[in-house]
Amino acid sequence: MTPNPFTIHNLPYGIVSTEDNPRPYQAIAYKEFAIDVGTLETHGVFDDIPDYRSGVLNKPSWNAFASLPSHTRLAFRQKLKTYLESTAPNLSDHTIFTPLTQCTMHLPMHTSNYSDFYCSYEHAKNCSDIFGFPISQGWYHLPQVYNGRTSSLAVSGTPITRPCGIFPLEPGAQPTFQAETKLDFELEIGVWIGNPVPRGQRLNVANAKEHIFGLTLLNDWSARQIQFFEMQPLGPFHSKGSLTSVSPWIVPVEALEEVAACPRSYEQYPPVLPHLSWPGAEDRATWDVHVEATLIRDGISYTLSQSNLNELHWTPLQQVTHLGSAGEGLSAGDCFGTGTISSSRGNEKGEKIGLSCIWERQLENARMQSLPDDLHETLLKDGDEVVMSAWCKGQNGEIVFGFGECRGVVMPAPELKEYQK
Ligand SMILES: O=C(O)/C=C/C(=O)CC(=O)CC(=O)O
Ligand SMILES: [Ca+2]
Ligand SMILES: [Mg+2]
Repeated sequence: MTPNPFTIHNLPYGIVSTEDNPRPYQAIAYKEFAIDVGTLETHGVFDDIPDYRSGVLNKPSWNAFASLPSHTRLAFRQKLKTYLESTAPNLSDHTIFTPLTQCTMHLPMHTSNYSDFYCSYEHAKNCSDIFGFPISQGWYHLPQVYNGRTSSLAVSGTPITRPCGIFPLEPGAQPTFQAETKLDFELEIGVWIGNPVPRGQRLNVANAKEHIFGLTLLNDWSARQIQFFEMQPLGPFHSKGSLTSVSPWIVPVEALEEVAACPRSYEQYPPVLPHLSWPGAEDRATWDVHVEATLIRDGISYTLSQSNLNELHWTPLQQVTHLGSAGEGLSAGDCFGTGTISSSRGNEKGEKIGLSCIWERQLENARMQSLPDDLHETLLKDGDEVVMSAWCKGQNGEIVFGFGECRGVVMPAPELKEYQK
């Protein structure tokens, strides 16, 4: 049985509504329940928190709360833990605790800016090999990133309608406007900004953590035919713009302290510039988050990928530092994807289980026997569902908490005849 991801060690932030309470409100997941924290506030549970502002728990998003200083958010979390652990609250009090099965989930924050990184060495190397180019020089000096479409963000469960765009069916053929024939997923983590950075100021990697509110799963649905026809030289646009799915519960950055970890198994080379260099030992420079993607096709589950956030070449803390380093500022609710979390790991048969999109599996020795034979040719078919999950484990491999799920089903492209006339 899958363990419950929402243990006392997690307490993630979400926005829910129910049939009885259709106005979206702020909730925290605990065991099988969503806790209405706005109501808890009226019971005095969060009284006497330094630098707290009342009203931040009465909104349809977590932005105002996320903007509070990190010590205030930590004190809030401690008060909530004390309430749940010491006062043995009545979980059948439905004014506070609603079964998660009765909740409709919404995007947890209002987002002004969405960007997506390209920071897995394995992914960059495989994409470069497919196109026969070396990884660019810049990739080794900075975490490469493009600005995506904020409007693509959608909460887990939102179906993806197969995107349409302009591309040739075969190399050299006449490009036409048509439904994507190579739809892919990308397994990523979403990073959500809390405490803002004003325009003109910049971060150092050593204090970047204070500006992160928390993490979710993120699926950067990718239309590969559209992408590789449109991408040079300005970057991806429609290929990534139709949908970016995120899991509904933001795992607090404070919860991740338990799984602070060393990044990758090698040192970054050439040496990174001072503002991106983690001071001292790297043992708390990233987080140990096991990530996984599953394909459900015709009722059968296939493991697509297993990887870990700590295997990225550039860490989320280096990414957030780079994101604001030109002095453009960061706002509460801004979100970025870490980039596809591909890794070089093998499964017990030596197959590349760490590849976190299907596109990379066209390379020699990159297929897995356990996946459908034609997957690397067809990529995702209509009706396929991609389910992502993430888990944080303790020293003995026991699960401490999880991220929940990020799901999406592929729906057929719309009828295009009228548009193509
Ligand atoms: O340059 C390529 O061949 C591929 C780039 C991407 O797919 C962009 C992207 O989303 C990067 C990532 O997720 O790591
Ligand atoms: Ca991506
Ligand atoms: Mg309320």
